Amino acid sequence: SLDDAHRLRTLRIPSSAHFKLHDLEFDDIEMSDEETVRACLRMFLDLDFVERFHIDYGVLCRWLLSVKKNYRNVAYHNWRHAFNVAQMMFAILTLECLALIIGCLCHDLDHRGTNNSFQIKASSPLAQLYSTSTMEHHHFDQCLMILSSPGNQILANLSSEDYEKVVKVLEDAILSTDLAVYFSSERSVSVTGASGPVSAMSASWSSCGERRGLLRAMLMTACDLAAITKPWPVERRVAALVAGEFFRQGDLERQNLNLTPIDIMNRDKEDQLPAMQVKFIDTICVCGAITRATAVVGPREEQSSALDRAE
Ligand SMILES: CCCCn1ccc(=O)c2c(N)nc(-c3ccccc3)cc21
Ligand SMILES: [Zn+2]
Repeated sequence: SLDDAHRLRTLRIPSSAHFKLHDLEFDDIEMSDEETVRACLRMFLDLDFVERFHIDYGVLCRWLLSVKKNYRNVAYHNWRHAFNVAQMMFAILTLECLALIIGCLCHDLDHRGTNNSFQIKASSPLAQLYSTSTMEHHHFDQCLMILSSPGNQILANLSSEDYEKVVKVLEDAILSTDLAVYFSSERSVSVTGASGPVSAMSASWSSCGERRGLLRAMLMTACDLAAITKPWPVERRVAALVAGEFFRQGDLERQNLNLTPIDIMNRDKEDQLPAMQVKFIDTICVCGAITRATAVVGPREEQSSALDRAE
């Protein structure tokens, strides 16, 4: 009712710590209905939704009360269930967003301007350490090194459980920026357990974590390649920077390894850069996105050749 919304609007909203909203073992049993609504307001405020989306606070109060009112008093599918789902999403998103932003900032740490296949061809020290996703494993190592360096421990006050979750998401996120991983069929959502086909229900449950991992990987790749989607002046500038780095690697392959570089790294083929751009967009950005979005893995040979071009 109007007075409920008005009353709610004037109430002080305790912190998310007060409501334990970041707790994955959250229990609402001790909370009154009004407190659950105030906890929802806290989630909206902490996620900065009110400011960012210019949500009228009074309207938000009334909307929350209307949503609560439109749940029936049934045993399970009631307001409390909806509130618990929202709290779990809040707890997961805030922790995973922290990990994904840290992951983006750290995902190419100490890059040498040469890709994984160069490390292998040059038998670099990093290739001795990591035979697959060589650079991405190094970026993850560097990320952990900085996070654990004195004076840099931004995660020092996380619970050990939350710290472990963030590190696991960080590892997934950074390793998934290897385009070879992006196209590998191993990342597709598999519904066949180790012991053969599993029931649809447990399959969907078992792939839930896989689906979240796949979504994180897709988000990382989309952000990593995002320059290709930007206005022409930006995309053109980035293409030139990428090509410059590719051509330098090609020079190193010729001079140090006595190898003929692939076309995208061969500065003798610089005139083909526009065509290479089109091919990169069509094969990696469009085809890859469609393939991943449907979680259907196209024929490996098509992807690996596309991947070679991208590498
Ligand atoms: C290291 C991987 C970089 C991937 N990448 C990310 C964002 C981009 O915008 C672009 C781009 N515009 N062009 C290329 C490209 C350049 C020469 C030949 C083939 C592709 C790559 C690229
Ligand atoms: Zn990158």
